[in-house]
This record gives sequence, C-alpha cells and structure tokens, in this order.
Amino acid sequence: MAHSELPLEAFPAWAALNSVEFANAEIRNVEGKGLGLVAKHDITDAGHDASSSQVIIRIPQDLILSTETVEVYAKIDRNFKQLFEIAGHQSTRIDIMLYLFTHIIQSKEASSNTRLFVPTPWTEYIKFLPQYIPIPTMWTNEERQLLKGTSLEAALSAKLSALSREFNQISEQVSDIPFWRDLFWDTVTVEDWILADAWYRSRCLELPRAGHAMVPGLDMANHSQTHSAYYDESSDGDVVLLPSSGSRVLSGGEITISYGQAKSPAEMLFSYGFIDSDSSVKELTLHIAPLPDDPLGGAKLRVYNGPPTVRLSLTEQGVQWNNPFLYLLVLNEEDGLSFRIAQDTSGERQLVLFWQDEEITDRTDELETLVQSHDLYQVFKLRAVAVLEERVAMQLDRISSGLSYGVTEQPQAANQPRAECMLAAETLRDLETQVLQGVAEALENEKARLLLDARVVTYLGSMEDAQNEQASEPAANEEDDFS
Ligand SMILES: C[S@@+](CC[C@H](N)C(=O)[O-])C[C@H]1O[C@@H](n2cnc3c(N)ncnc32)[C@H](O)[C@@H]1O
Repeated sequence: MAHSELPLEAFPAWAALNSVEFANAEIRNVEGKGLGLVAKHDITDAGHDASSSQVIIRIPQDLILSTETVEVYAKIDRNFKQLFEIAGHQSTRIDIMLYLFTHIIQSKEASSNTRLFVPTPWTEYIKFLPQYIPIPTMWTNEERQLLKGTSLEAALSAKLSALSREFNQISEQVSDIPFWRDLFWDTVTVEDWILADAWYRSRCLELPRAGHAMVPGLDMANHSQTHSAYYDESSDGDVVLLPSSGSRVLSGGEITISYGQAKSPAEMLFSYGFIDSDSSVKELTLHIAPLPDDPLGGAKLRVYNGPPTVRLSLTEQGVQWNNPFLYLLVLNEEDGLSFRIAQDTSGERQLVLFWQDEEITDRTDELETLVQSHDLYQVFKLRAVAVLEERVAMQLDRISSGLSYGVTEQPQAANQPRAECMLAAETLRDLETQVLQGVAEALENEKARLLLDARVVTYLGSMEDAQNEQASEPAANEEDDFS
C-alpha cells in the first residue's frame, strides 16, 4: 500500500493553517540535496535575539515532536495509547518513532479514507517528507555490499538486525490487541519501521530545552560546514531559525545549518546519507575483541563501561588512537589485574575489577592513566600497540579486498547499485583507507620506539631467558610421550 504524498505547492497552506511563519525562507528543490530552505530576501546577521525581526522561520511550540508530544497524543488517541503503553516509554527515539509509525500507517490508509487515528498537524506534514532517505538502512542489498570492509559494514548489519528485532517485538506485543493485530497482518511492514527510523535519525535535532525532537519546517534545512543559520528556542518555547554570526545569504540562496562539525564520514553517511566534502574530519571507529586465548576476555567485556571500540583519527596534530579498552585487553593477572565477585546490599552479585589491589570497576575509562605510574607501563603500551596494529592490518586487508565489489565487477543491470550509493561508498572507503594507513604507519614507528626503551629491552630479555630455561629443562613426561 502506497504512502500518500503532497506536492510542495501545498506547503504554504499547511504552514499558514498551523501558524508556522516562513518570514524569510521558502522550501525549494536544491540540486543534489532533495528539498532545502531558500532565502526570500537578502539575509544578514543583525543580532542574536530570538525575538528580533531577523527570525527566518518560527515554529510554534505545540508542533514540536518530542517525548512530551507523544505522551499527550497517547491521552487523546486510544488506539495509539494501546501501542504506546505496550511498546513505548523506553527511549525518546522509540517514543517518537512510534508516533511517526502511527502517522505512516494512517498515510497508507489515506486512499481508503479510513480514519484510524486522531489527526494531528503531522498527519499532513509527513506527506511532504521524502519516502527515500539515502542512508544505508534504505539501500538495496547490492548497494549495502559496497560498504564491505568499511567501518560501516558491521554497524549497518547490527542496525538492520536491531530494526527487525524491534519491529518483530512490537508485532508480538500487540498480537492480543485486535485493532493492532489486524494492522500488522494487513497494512504494516518492517519497511514502515525502517522509514520511521530514517526520518528520526536524519531529521531529529537537539533543542536546548525540549531535548531530542523533530521540528516541522526546520527539518527542511540542509547541512553545511559554513552554515548560515542556527536554531534556538525563544522565551515562549517556539523554535526559531536565526542568521549565524557574520552570515550573509542573498535572496534565492540556500540557508543551511550545521548537523555537527565533528562527525566522522561514517557517522554522516550512516545518519544523513551523505559525506560532506568540506569536512576535515578523518576518523573511524573499529570494534576490538578480546584476545582469543584470554581467559579473562568475557569478564573484561562485561566490566568495561563503554563500547569495546577504538576511535582512530588523522588530525593536523598527527594520528590519535588512544583507548582505555585496549589497555584492559592487554593486562593480565600477573600484571596486577584481577576480578572478584561481590554481593551488593540487595543481594545482587557484581563483577568487581581491581588494579594493584585497588578497586577500579567504575574507572575502566581511566585505565591508561592508572597504569602510567607502573614500572612496566612502556611494556603495556607495546602490547596495546601490537594488538591495535594487528587489528588495523586486518581492517586494511578487508577494506582493500572489498574494493573489488561494485566498482570493478559489473552487477546485473536489474540490481545495479545507484551511482550516488557507489560514490558515497567509494568516498568512505578512500577516507577510511587514508586513516588506516596513517595509523598503521604511526603504530609501526611507535612500536620501533618502544622496542628501544630500556625497561622494554630488560623485560623482553628476562622473558627470553625464562623461555630458554624452560626449553632446556627435560619435560617430565618426555619418555612416556608417544603422541
Ligand atoms: C534534515 S533533512 C533536510 C531536508 C531534506 N533535504 C529533504 O529533502 O527533506 C536531512 C537530509 O537532507 C539531505 N542533506 C542535507 N544536507 C545535505 C548536504 N550538504 N549534501 C547532501 N545532502 C544533504 C540528506 O539526505 C539528509 O538526510
């Protein structure tokens, strides 16, 4: 069943009906970016007061889609309430997605004129939103293959599994409610949930007071590193778009905002479906697994209070790769790392981490600082460098072997990936290869430096002596060993 859509010409009427003021902007098609905001008259920065006459657009508070809006809607619409009571109240993301999902279902039913839910300003507004967002969760299978070997490969497959898990769980949770059960049988598909996620991810922003929210009209603003406008909440709670300091947009020029200056290319592609060629951020995040022969591997993963990842960046200052999880991975019992099980006051058993007999369970992210005063710090660092070097080499291998798909192979015409997806994947691949190569080189240099360190030399020498001694001792069962 198709979603109903509205032409752009209908937008001014929707805006007027809902008291959205487009004082100095209109929505137009912008080459390569979908819709965007364009100045009606020249804009110059002439003050930073949200109530000043420089306001480009103003959106009334009651149109903002936040957790609060969703809670209020659950009080008005009993069908939505049933869904929200069962599947909502988990996170802002899920609450807003349930609201969007409900509105998507209504838009699919629009042709049959069946009113399933109490209408809201969003009932019509979502008909102006694109049905396809160029983020990889909406790419075809063939297009997703283009990301093989990049840092998005694992992130994307985890995201798709999570989306289908969330959808199946909701479907199961509502199976006892006839209204929702019938909708899940006849109308609703996982693609609707994927679309709700794509809208949320690519259009949600953080407001100073309302927090994570979607703002109709404002979410038509595209991103630029040299953005000409910024948003704020006025004293009466309305959301306003204002000129950025020193900005100047001529009549007919595009008005842009910033989606975040520090986001990596992978994050931009994942959340917004494009990589900003003006951004200088060269960064990627890699998952790091415990060493296969580490008996403490599982406990280390459980106790670490952050994601088991390392962020690698190339900056003007050089290469950055430090991450406390690496130190947790390379430290062992003989170094002074230990785990114990403790019971809290409610009788719950907890895993507790010690370093040199000091409890550090809540300080795993300070591990590198904690080990710095140890005599063997340079040895620990060498181990961390070696583990990371191996992981980076593996990723470089993956990223270069992934190259053969889609770029050199000719996929079947029917499944031909779109040019924009090929270009985005190739850009990501190039940028990540640069980072990985830069980090690999820096790690190689760091390893060479550490291997010259006096304490490392002494430590490695003592390890070698111990091994030689062990090898020269006859094995106790040597004579009986016929294996
Ligand atoms: C908040 S929406 C902006 C409005 C959107 N262009 C539309 O047609 O509805 C964010 C989406 O706009 C597009 N976009 C924003 N800035 C862009 C840019 N600098 N280059 C390419 N696409 C951009 C991306 O598809 C992104 O997911």
